[in-house]
Amino acid sequence: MSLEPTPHGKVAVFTAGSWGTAFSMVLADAGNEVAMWARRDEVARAVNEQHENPDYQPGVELPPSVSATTDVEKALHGADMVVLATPSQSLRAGLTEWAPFIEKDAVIVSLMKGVELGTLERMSEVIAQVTGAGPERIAVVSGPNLSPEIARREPAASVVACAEESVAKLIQARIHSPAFRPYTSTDVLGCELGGAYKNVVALAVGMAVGLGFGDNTTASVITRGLAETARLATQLGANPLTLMGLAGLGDLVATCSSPLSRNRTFGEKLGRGMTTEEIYASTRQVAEGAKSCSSLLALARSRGVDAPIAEHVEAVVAGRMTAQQMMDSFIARDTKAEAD
Ligand SMILES: NC(=O)c1ccc[n+]([C@@H]2O[C@H](COP(=O)([O-])OP(=O)(O)OC[C@H]3O[C@@H](n4cnc5c(N)ncnc54)[C@H](O)[C@@H]3O)[C@@H](O)[C@H]2O)c1
Ligand SMILES: O=P(O)(O)OC[C@H](O)CO
Repeated sequence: MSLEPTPHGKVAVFTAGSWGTAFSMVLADAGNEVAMWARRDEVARAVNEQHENPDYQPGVELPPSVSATTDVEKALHGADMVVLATPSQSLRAGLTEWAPFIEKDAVIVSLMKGVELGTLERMSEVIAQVTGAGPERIAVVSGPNLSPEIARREPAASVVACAEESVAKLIQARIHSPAFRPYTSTDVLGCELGGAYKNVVALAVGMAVGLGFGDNTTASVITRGLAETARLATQLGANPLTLMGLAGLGDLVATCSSPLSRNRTFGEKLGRGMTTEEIYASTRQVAEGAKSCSSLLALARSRGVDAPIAEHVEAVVAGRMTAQQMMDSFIARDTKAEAD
């Protein structure tokens, strides 16, 4: 099976979380038949019987072409596109169970924005290892796409990146809906790094907000965050222009500015003095940066790249530093040229 050029094929979405559910709506609006895989039976039942996912997108009516199942084989049967939206640290274990049922030649699309702890691998790398798929079958969709806004069908753009441009174009055609405008790219690494790093920067911005600081502070952190992201990503081989685009600057601005962002909210709670453990206990949704700050910092260190924001955010999340100490330390660092 290879990817159909027309949006009439079946897409399997793993799993039925906030983004998986909102992206299923995009896929359905673009003309696809969508089967979401849910871990819990009550979620699948609510999707099929009430056309709603009350746990992750409450109050949102799902299109009739979106269904859900807890049966992996059923979700994947006949799907020429498989979309993955789990917490990044859970992908390897989940995909290992799902991979045997993925149709031969199906394209695998990552929506995830994290880097695996320990291996320091990006999600596309984990997908390649677990499924054996080549780069022409692995793509990434990343951009300023806060799921509650997408679920309300507010206009938004994004990037679909695949090493094989013709495949990126096929996916673009399959996900272009009346409210969702995808651009293509072949820079998978740049899109993934932009998506993962903005979460770490959003944690720092959230901390500044939680401490009561205003727009000068947040703009300063956002801008230096972009410089830090670009420094690491280009060192790893990304196109610097990718970081100036939707999957870089675009997502950074959306995530750092929006109270809807789980990462910014997590940072805000740290800034107000909550501990990481207290914050984890207060929400069931994933804030990828709280884990990826460690893997991105390790990645930067392994390449000799200066990453002060990741370094400080990691220390606050680990409880070795307060948010106020982080801000003080940012200002006190050795002065240097902006371009360095
Ligand atoms: N929500 C957004 O606005 C948004 C937008 C773009 C990208 N993303 C990215 O998408 C990914 C998923 O985020 P989300 O917002 O959907 O998270 P979420 O917390 O809302 O949902 C996570 C989903 O994964 C499932 N899950 C949790 N642990 C699992 C495990 N061990 N094995 C299998 N499934 C598991 C949950 O049941 C749930 O369905 C993240 O990498 C996130 O950065 C999210
Ligand atoms: O809610 P967040 O912080 O995970 O951000 C969601 C998306 O990645 C925004 O593009």
